[in-house]
Amino acid sequence: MNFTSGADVSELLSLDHIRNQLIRLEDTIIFLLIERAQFAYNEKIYLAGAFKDELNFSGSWLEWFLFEIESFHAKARRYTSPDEHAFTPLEQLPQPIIKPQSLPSLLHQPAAKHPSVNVNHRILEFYIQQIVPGITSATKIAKGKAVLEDDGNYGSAATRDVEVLQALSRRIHFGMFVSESKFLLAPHDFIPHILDPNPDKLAGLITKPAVEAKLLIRLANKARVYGGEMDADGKVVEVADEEMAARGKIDLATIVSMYKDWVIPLTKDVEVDYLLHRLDGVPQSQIDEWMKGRKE
Ligand SMILES: C=C(O[C@@H]1C=C(C(=O)O)C=C[C@H]1O)C(=O)O
Repeated sequence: MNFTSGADVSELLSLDHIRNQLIRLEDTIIFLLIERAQFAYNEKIYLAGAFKDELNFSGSWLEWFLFEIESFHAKARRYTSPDEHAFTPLEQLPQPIIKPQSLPSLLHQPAAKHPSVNVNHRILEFYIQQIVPGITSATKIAKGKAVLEDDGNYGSAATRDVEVLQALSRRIHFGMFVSESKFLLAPHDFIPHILDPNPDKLAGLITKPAVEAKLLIRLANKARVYGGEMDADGKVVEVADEEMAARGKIDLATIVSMYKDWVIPLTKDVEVDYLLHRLDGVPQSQIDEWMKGRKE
């Protein structure tokens, strides 16, 4: 999110503004997945120790890429921005070489910084186990048996993986801004279920089925267009959905199920975990003030 666009806090925290950011991130994520789908599964890059002779690093090739890329980005103060969350533990990353920007304080810091709100470890797990095999032709038949496809493009594949993971992380952790926006609209609705922690009640308050349903339809349509083909005259070449994966484009079903089964549920987990800590450090007088605003 551009925090220095000149928009004021109320505009930056409006639900419409935040939802527009999430819609724009759909485009980013689809295009980055299309780029990753150009390379084979290359399972070796996800296995810890598979490059132990080449790397002075105990994790996988991808985790090494994350560490090196995030170390460079940390020097450029990337992780001082409230919508950026590193996969590498912050204490392992270098300090910024330039001072942090003075950004508007949009989130309740005790909630935003609570360890339970960072779900990057879960994002990495579902991406490797579910998404990469789904968008690449994970197996092929050679000499009569299924083998995991490996094209040796370990650097290109990991570079694309890091880009997708960073976009997914931004999108899912945007749940904090969504929660802050919804909380400030009706704090009295949320406070009883924070003081007497009730994650299910909080999940019920933040869940908007109509928004989710529209998203999944829009997402399939975008993936069909973005992953489609055009002839030299710019005329759309009709490709059946099931044909797209075979043509090395993108598997529509994987993209939609990624959002339905992973991105949306994880975003809502972030929303609930943020809310559970939204009153951490808040004076009782403020809580009483908010409760006065309760609809009688
Ligand atoms: C992000 C929101 O909160 C929830 C999560 C959504 C998502 O991850 O796309 C959509 C609607 C809500 O269930 C929202 O209300 O816009």
